[in-house]
Amino acid sequence: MAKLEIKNITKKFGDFYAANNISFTAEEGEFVTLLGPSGCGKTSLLKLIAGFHIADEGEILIGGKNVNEIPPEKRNTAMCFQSYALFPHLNVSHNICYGLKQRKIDINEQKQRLDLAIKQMDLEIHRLKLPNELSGGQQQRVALARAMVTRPDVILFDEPLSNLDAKLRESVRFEIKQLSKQYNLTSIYVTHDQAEALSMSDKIIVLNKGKIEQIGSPQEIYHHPINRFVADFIGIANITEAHVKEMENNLYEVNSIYGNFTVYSEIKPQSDHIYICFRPEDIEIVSASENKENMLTVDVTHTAFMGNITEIQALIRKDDKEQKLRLQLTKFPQLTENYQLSFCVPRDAIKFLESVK
Ligand SMILES: Nc1ncnc2c1ncn2[C@@H]1O[C@H](COP(=O)(O)OP(=O)(O)OP(=O)(O)O)[C@@H](O)[C@H]1O
Repeated sequence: MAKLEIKNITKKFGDFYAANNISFTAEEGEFVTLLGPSGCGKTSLLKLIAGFHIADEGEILIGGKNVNEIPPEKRNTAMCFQSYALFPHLNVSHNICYGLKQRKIDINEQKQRLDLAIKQMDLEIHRLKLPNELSGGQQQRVALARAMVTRPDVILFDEPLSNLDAKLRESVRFEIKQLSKQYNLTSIYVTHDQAEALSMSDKIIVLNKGKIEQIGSPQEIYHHPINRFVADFIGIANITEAHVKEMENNLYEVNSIYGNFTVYSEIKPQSDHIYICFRPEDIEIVSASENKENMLTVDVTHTAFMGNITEIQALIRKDDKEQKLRLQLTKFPQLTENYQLSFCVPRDAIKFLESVK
């Protein structure tokens, strides 16, 4: 039985759907991320799970039990916010213990859980400080400790890292993941940051305008996006229309403005006129004089050295049309005098997206 089950949840504000027939599950100990652009309904879903919003339709089950009618304080969920929401007049220890006192947990048990959380979150020297005497990162760790000590059935994270600087964000990201695995916490994590989603999640739910676009592991979402929205929102994708003809053994002949490709795909195209994409890093550089399968020659318009990679913007021209491409190389490219670059796209790097309507 899944720890958390969301069944056909719909929530409207006036005529606006913040959640439109949403269904997904989170297994015990699973780290599930709700990913999507601003306003797509991520926080609304968290609030529905926590009980701060009531769904218009659908069911929420925690541990197999329908919690639709159960008020927030009686649901065993804990929420960890972006703004920390620490009590300004309570020191670190009292902030962390707050939920335990409310739940009337035995005092010795409270002390044990507090000491463990203080140690894990590296807050020993800050135990007696007030929140305004802490940095943003330290406050975040207190907020995390406070949520985790209650050992909730489901822990809900609302963009908890968005106020931290890039370096700290990375280290707290690993801490959250490690702690949630250590305590087998069922976690629902909201972010619009794809790197966070890819690096932390067991499962990603991509949301757009209150609806689910795709559910899958980080690898599935990145390597097999099902449509243009997902391909474009997670990572960078070169997307174009194409006509597809099946040949044999999962091989397809694909004709697009990028060129004619031979594609290997175990996933069948939805029709013979679809969108296709490939990732900027999936190319193999070849010399212009070679004649290879799936080879393209493009005009380079911009290069940007990023340290570990070089990003390239290019144009491809065919039949009086031109289209932009984004490429990534681990070495700075050797360009020809007229700024051209030739490369191949491997057969299995080209992905089929939705039909062209
Ligand atoms: N209480 C409310 N009353 C009316 N509209 C609301 C309410 N709460 C949220 N909305 C609307 O529902 C939509 C989804 O909001 P939500 O906060 O869930 O988005 P989000 O994906 O978390 O966005 P962000 O990443 O910007 O926080 C938004 O358009 C928002 O304006």
